[in-house]
Amino acid sequence: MTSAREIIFVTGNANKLKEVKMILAPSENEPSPSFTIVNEALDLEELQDIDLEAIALAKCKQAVQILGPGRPVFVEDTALRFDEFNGLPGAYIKWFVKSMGLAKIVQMLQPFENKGAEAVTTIVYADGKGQYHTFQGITRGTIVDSRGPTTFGWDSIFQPIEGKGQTYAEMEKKDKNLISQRGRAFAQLKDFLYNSSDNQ
Ligand SMILES: O=c1[nH]c(=O)c2ncn([C@@H]3O[C@H](COP(=O)(O)OP(=O)(O)OP(=O)(O)O)[C@@H](O)[C@H]3O)c2[nH]1
Ligand SMILES: [Mg+2]
Repeated sequence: MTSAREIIFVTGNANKLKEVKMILAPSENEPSPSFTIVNEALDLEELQDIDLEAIALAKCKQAVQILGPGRPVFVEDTALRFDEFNGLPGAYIKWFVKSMGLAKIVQMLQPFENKGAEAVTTIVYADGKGQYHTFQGITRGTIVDSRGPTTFGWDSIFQPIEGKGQTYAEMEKKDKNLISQRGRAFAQLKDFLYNSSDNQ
C-alpha cells in the first residue's frame, strides 16, 4: 500500500485550519482522497495591497521558498470588503480587528445606510511541479452589531445574505461552510485535487 501524499496548508490560524479540514474531507459517498493535509504554522510576511490574488500568490511563493520546491503547498488569504469603502478594509481587516476591535469597526459604518460587505477567500496552490493555481470564493453579507461567540475574527459581525438571519458566529460550522467564502473557494480546490492525482 502506498502512503497518502502530503499537501501542506501553511497557516497560523487554527480556526481556518479547522474549517478547511472539514471542507476538504470526503463527503459520505466519496472515496477517501489520495492525499492528507498537514499544517505548517509559518508566519509569512503579507504584501500590503488591494489586489487579493497578488497577496495570496506572494504568500504562497514565500511558503514554497521556505519549505523547498517539489512539495505541494497552499495558502489562503481572507479579506472583508465594505461596499461603502470601495472594498476596504479588504486584506487589512486583520489589523483593524486587532487594533480597533469589532465594536469600532461596526461604528465606522454607522453614518452610512449601506452596510453591505463581501467576504473573499483567495487560495493559491503550488502543485509541486512549479505551477501555481488560484481559486476564489465570495459571500455577500451585511455588517451588524456583534452577535454570537467572538472566537474567530469578524465572524460575529458578518451576517451572510443567504443565511437565516444569523451571523457566521451564530451558525453551525457545517452550515457556515456551505455558504461561506472559504467553503466556496475550497470546494473548487477540492474538485481540482480529487479529480486528478496529476494535480497533487
Ligand atoms: O470572522 C471571520 N470569519 C472567517 O471566515 C475568517 N477568515 C479569516 N478571518 C480573519 O480575517 C483576517 C484574515 O487575515 P489572513 O487571511 O491573513 O489570516 P491569518 O493571518 O489569521 O492567517 P494566515 O495568514 O496565517 O493564514 C484574520 O484576522 C482572520 O482571523 C475570518 N474571520
Ligand atoms: Mg495572515
